[in-house]
Amino acid sequence: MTSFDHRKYTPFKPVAIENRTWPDKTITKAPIWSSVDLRDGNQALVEPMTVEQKKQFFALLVDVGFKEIEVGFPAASQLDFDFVRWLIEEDQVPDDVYIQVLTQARPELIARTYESLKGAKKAIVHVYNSTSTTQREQVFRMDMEGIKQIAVNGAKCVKEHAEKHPETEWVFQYSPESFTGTEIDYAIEVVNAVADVWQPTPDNKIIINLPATVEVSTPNRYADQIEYFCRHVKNRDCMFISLHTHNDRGCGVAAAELGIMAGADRIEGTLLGNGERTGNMDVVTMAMNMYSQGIDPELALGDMDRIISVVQACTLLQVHPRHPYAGELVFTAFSGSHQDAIKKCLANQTDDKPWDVAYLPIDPRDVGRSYQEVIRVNSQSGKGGVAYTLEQEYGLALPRWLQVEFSPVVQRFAEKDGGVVDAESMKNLFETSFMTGSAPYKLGKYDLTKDDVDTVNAELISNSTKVKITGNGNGALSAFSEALGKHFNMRVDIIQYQEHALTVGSDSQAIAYVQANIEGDRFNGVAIDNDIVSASIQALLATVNQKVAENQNIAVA
Ligand SMILES: CC(=O)SCCNC(=O)CCNC(=O)[C@H](O)C(C)(C)COP(=O)(O)OP(=O)(O)OC[C@H]1O[C@@H](n2cnc3c(N)ncnc32)[C@H](O)[C@@H]1OP(=O)(O)O
Ligand SMILES: CC(C)C(=O)C(=O)O
Repeated sequence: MTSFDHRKYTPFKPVAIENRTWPDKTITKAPIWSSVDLRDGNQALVEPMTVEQKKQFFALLVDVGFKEIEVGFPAASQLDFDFVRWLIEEDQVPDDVYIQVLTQARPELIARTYESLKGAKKAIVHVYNSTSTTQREQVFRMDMEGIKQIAVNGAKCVKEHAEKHPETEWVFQYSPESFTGTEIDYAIEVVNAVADVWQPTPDNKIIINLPATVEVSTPNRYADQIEYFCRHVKNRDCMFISLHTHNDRGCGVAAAELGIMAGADRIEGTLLGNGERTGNMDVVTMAMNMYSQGIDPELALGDMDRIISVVQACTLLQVHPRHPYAGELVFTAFSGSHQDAIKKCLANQTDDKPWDVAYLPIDPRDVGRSYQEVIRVNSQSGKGGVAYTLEQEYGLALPRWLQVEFSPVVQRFAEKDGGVVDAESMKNLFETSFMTGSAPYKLGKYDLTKDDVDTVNAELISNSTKVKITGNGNGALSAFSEALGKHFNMRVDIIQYQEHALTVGSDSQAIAYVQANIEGDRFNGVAIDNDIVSASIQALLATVNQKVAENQNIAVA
């Protein structure tokens, strides 16, 4: 029997707030970022990171530009303790970076935490205890006063230890853990009591971190909690208000964004969102969201492939192919109308213009991706994608009329093959379909006489047999078309013609595209040659070869 029954759940009780201001705000600058990859991210892993992995991850976080990095829970494990010692003893922490460590509000754990931090230049000591109704009643079995005392005693203990080590620049951080499940006025009361112990000033602020330890509401309700908190907490100007959201409802980033609009200064999260359960707030997504709005996120996320590679190597978790900004497929269009729009917009986009490309919120090159991977062709694709690929990879700028002819050929192939048609397969298809100028007949020697009319005399070679053909016309192509028509006794009318120099592969070759109506049927021929006239007449011969092969029921090549 299924127990799927919504009646067992209680809706979230929103904070009563009037005249909220956050809905009219916009984010205009980067918050203070704190990475919790090495702590919250790490504690959620099947296999927690080794010291080596932590070292590699820390180097990445520094390079990305985090100035506050929670490096572990040193009182909880020897590995975390040793890692903190290594950072300090081996002088691995840049002068402008604060290492941050987490501890429960328990004296013995706080003492051990300070032991790990001996000799640190700058450190944030982050102490927490849960204040939520559920945890008070069921985990701690304490009343509100008892829980507040845990926080106050923890704060005192943190302060006393710090005073014994004035050589370190200390910053204190307190989290009323499970803030979103805590009565808001009580959360404020606890934070006020902690702040009374720490006595912050506007020049010596503390960090108050308001975690959505579990995401329990829509992000607007979280923003209401943050705005209410900022309005009612004492000495707001003496604190950095920090947010630490999780993604249980899939809105971790949205909650953090609205929370910033509601007055917060600082954001804790992880690169690509690893963390407890459904993960921590994803810093890459939030920072790139800002970037795409023209705001400097103050994090260097341009080498996305390095970020992905380090995160995957250290967490042993794969990045989803559709992960915002980072996934393998997020800049790739398969569907025909998307490809068509992207191709047209990219053709208009120049470096001096604001980015304005349909379906691509940012320029893939900004995160180290190339345009080559933007368009990938499968059975959902149209002519735009096919044309884009051939042009990017081989310099073939197919005229529109040929794109229309070639696209169904690729589509039939994709349907049969069932997957992505790579550039090489596409080129092979293109060659077998249109570059048919060598069989059954191949162009031998030819000469062209220019007079009132142009005259062509040419040899056609088939199975080492040579035939001579001759024709007149207004230009080489029309003379050759008459010659072919007379020889094969068929009417050959040129409908379309285009040529261009090849820019990929060779700087001296030209390509000609011809469409001809032969006895009422349309054929397309393409040829490449060093000489444009030769390319043109071979392209025309390619169309005739297709007709001849059709008549003889043989394959062209
Ligand atoms: C939301 C978060 O992510 S918070 C961070 C969570 N991360 C971790 O817990 C990872 C590292 N933690 C650990 O390895 C262990 O919890 C340790 C080593 C720190 C402590 O282990 P233990 O001493 O066995 O205690 P444990 O964590 O199970 O906590 C249980 C006791 O601590 C109390 N406690 C829990 N959290 C806190 C806290 N923040 N402040 C004060 N006391 C606390 C509990 O009420 C409980 O008390 P009881 O023994 O009287 O019932
Ligand atoms: C310790 C706190 C900040 C935490 O990790 C959480 O609430 O998720």
